[in-house]
Amino acid sequence: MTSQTVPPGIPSSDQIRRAPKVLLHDHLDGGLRPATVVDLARESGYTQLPDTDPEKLGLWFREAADSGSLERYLETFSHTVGVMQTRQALVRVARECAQDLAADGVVYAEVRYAPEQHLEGGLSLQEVVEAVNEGFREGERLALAEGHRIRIGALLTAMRHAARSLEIAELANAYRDAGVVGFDIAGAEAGYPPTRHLDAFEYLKRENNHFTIHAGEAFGLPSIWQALQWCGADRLGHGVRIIDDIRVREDGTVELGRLASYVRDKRIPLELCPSSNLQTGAAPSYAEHPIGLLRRLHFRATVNTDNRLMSHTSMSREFEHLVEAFGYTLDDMQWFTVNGMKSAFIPFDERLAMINDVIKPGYAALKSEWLFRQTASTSPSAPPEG
Ligand SMILES: O=c1[nH]cnc2c1ncn2[C@@H]1O[C@H](CO)[C@@H](O)[C@H]1O
Ligand SMILES: [Zn+2]
Repeated sequence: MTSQTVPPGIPSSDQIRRAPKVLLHDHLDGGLRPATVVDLARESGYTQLPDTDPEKLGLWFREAADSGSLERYLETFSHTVGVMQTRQALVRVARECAQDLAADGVVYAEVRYAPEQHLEGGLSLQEVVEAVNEGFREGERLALAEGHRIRIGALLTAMRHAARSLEIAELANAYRDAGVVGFDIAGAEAGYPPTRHLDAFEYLKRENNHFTIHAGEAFGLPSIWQALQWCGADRLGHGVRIIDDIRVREDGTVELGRLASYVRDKRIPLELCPSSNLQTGAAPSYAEHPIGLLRRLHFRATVNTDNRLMSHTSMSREFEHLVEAFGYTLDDMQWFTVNGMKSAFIPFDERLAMINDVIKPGYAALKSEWLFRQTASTSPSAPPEG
């Protein structure tokens, strides 16, 4: 009997890491290396850290964020924001962010942070943006020297409980051709509806600029509805609660409510962050995460990290969890990645070139690897009979 090699369905961890990935939802202040938090605290005299051993501190972030509530999860950011108050600290954190993402196979990322949270050391909003941009450019250059190509755009976030959103929107607009590609609002969702910031969103629309809104994470459909129909968001940060408007009947047929239909029909990108959702209680497990159904129903779903430090994750880890939970193949990974690139805030030509010249060739190379696999031994596996 002759044996035939079939292409492997499931990507290996190594292939997942090498696959080109696109990241649209990652917080700069949620992605520091634990050792960097310790260094920066020492340099700046910040004494509030719960531990000064990098390994223990990393674990502390993970466990403290694993609280089942968005509010408790967000409390952990006081320590990262606490050590990001100088120009040097911001440059370093942004540089390492670019290097870490690039080493993980991310080719395009939009990384967000709230400039208003980095003024305690006397920096101006403009100085904060320029420091972060400088760090991203340095990180891109260093990554290239290490053989990894990555491009990073910044998203400026306004905090939803504060009242500076118009000012931050203006800042995003002022730097739009200088490293900033869009705007966002973040922070606790319950009690702070996006409509509190209508003036900022209306301003950005008049400027033909782009924005995403954290909505449908801790709070359900009304928040998503407001973000889209009152505020005009281009994308939804999380948006995972759209599942509340989808009914799967016992016979397996699916019924979409008006809002879910709108989101799918208009191809509204969902910036899904599975690990983060497990920690804040927005989803019970990877296997039960709505991403499985949303992918099957062809929503414009994307995979994201949210906060790599608090969730002890990376793009590769997120995909590993999904591959394990749903049996995703390289084709599924490519689908999520192309969705991400289509939904990016950079110009159309650049998105298209990224898809056609970077992402698709990258996946094609990985998908063909099995063809060139060497067998372990050159001798026949069983002695010829007779
Ligand atoms: O998942 C999230 N939902 C809402 N807000 C968040 C999330 N992750 C981080 N932040 C908030 O965004 C700020 C700027 O980066 C962070 O300081 C944190 O307060
Ligand atoms: Zn987020």
